[in-house]
Amino acid sequence: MELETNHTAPVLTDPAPISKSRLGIHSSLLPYSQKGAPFPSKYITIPRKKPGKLDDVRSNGWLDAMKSSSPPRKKLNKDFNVEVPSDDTDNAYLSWMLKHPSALNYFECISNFARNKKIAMFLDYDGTLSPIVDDPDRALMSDAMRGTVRNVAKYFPTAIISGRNRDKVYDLVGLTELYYAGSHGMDIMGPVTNTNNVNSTDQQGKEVKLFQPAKEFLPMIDEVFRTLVENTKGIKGAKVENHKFCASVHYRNVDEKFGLSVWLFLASLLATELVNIAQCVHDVLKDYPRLRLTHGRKVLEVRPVIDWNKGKAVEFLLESLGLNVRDDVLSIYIGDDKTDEDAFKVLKKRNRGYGILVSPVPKETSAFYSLREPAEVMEFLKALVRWKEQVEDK
Ligand SMILES: O=P(O)(O)OC[C@H]1O[C@H](O[C@H]2O[C@H](CO)[C@@H](O)[C@H](O)[C@H]2O)[C@H](O)[C@@H](O)[C@@H]1O
Repeated sequence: MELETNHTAPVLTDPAPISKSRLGIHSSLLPYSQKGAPFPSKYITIPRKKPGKLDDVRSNGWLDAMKSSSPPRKKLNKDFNVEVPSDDTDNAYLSWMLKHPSALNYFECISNFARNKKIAMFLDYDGTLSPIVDDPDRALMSDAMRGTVRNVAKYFPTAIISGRNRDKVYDLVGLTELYYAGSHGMDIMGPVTNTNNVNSTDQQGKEVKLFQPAKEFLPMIDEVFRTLVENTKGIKGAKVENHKFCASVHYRNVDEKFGLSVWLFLASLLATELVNIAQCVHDVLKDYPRLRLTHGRKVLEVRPVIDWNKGKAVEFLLESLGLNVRDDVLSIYIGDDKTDEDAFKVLKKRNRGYGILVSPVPKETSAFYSLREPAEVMEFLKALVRWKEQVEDK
């Protein structure tokens, strides 16, 4: 399955992972009790963190990470009013594709490998099934994409694993035949098996297994959400979302140029609104040592420190589906964001599947393959369905 390439490609790295030490957050937290947790403890480990003082946002790398957190817009060719990538960008992308080939170009390879195997499909939502847009509430999936995902689910167990609130992503996707994991995998509605018991029903009244490893953080996230809404009120373009087990602070529409905060005014500094938003999240996090920050595409995400992520959600779902112990399973995870890397790493480590990164620019990734944009994701999924139909016909 390994495809060896010796080329080194110019890579636009993602925002550097914000390590606890860079944030000034110490690596251990006050331990807290997992007493009465309704799930097997083997899934969860809780990192410890000592209480400590946070550094200023400008010196700890938050701003650099924020500025480079989403692929740059393509250059606009004014003569024709169309977006075109420059030659340099193209060359860099082509070299990067030697390391992370297009899943469309290598479709035959993938389908050959999948022959006589059971495929498990994992899909991220934003930037994978829907295009990235300025307003998160308008990130709609096209009907064509919905139809394609429905067809995929006819043949392969399929799960959506999103950073969003699970109910929200279910509303956006609207397909009952899938499994859904929201809040970066911290809210999973999965299948009932003989090893786990029904503890919930889905929107259609079907019996399901609900797994919420960060349940005890609910009131804390709610409180933080309300504080963030209040504190970012004065920042034009800022938007805060409550995803139940995490909260997101969007800055895609925040002016990166000039703005004066009182705090910075006092320090006699001219600041950008980005500084204000970073400072605001930073100040709130200071009071919650059991929460941590992660970066997404033009979004800061506040979430519990528990050792749980999209990768763990993949493992959990594979186990729930009874697919984790079988040698004839090929898992495919398609995603576009930093948070999807945890899932790519899991598949790479298990060596039983492919991560596919959706990106129009080179990025450091643990994914094996790449696709440029949601339109290519749809083509890939359609090809998979066509292939499966042909195989079944034979
Ligand atoms: O795990 P995902 O399903 O990819 O969710 C990650 C975040 O997606 C959304 O934000 C992103 O998409 C928005 C709409 O295109 C865009 O405006 C924003 O800049 C992106 O970060 C969602 O709103 C976030 O809360 C999710 O965490």
